[in-house]
Amino acid sequence: MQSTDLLLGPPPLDLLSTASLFLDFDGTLVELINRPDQVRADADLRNLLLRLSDALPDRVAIVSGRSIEQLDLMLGEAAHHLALAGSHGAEFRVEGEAAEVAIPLALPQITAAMDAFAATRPGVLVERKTLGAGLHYRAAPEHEADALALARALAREHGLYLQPGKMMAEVRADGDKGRAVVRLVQGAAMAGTTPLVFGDDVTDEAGFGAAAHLGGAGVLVGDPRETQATYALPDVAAVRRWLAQAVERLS
Ligand SMILES: O=P(O)(O)OC[C@H]1O[C@H](O[C@H]2O[C@H](CO)[C@@H](O)[C@H](O)[C@H]2O)[C@H](O)[C@@H](O)[C@@H]1O
Repeated sequence: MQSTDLLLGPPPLDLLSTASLFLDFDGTLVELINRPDQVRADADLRNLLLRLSDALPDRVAIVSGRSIEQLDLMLGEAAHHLALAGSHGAEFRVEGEAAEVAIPLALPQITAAMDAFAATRPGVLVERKTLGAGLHYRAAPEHEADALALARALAREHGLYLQPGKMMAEVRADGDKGRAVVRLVQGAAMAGTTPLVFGDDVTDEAGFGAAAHLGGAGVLVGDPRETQATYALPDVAAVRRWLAQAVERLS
């Protein structure tokens, strides 16, 4: 791991020419907001992703904690031009082919327990996902400790994963962004490329580590922290600027 006081710089623009690109979604391509259900990719972002997929055919992937169903809703048509690894690397859709997934049997019970918790705590939201459920407290941070305790207890009771996130905690099926990067980069379309992984959250660290192991690099988005990334960009706007400049060089 790099140390937090080692300030990382932006990736060189020419890295994109030999790269396969792995992009996290929330906090990397779109700003974080209080309501996860209201996030949508704006027209600029959709166009940028289409330009990237034209310049790097089958070499651009979204690797997200969101489910593929959510990514389809938020990205619209652009989602069908990209490889997708959803649910923190537990779900895949590549070249239009979706891999089968095993939905946790306890998901209805978990969601019901979270609903009951949120019902008495204004501002707390429950997010329904294909392979898990999330408790969000961005609008009611005073409930953080109780939300984390409930998510931890539910994960333990049902043999699932506790996934802490930014102002949320999720109970979910097994999945790992590092394994997702390895799996995608082994596909024919990405053969011979080096992975370049952009992300802001703790689950992106596995992707950064996998990228470095494969001769590529991670790009941490946001404030400095302990990280396996090699490069950093300060925010969503800087990521979009970097991608636009890098793809411009390819054309
Ligand atoms: O891997 P990602 O694509 O970054 O997804 C991680 C989680 O992102 C979402 O939560 C975050 O964004 C929300 C909307 O801006 C925000 O309200 C929340 O506080 C953030 O943690 C998403 O809702 C989760 O399902 C993803 O796992």
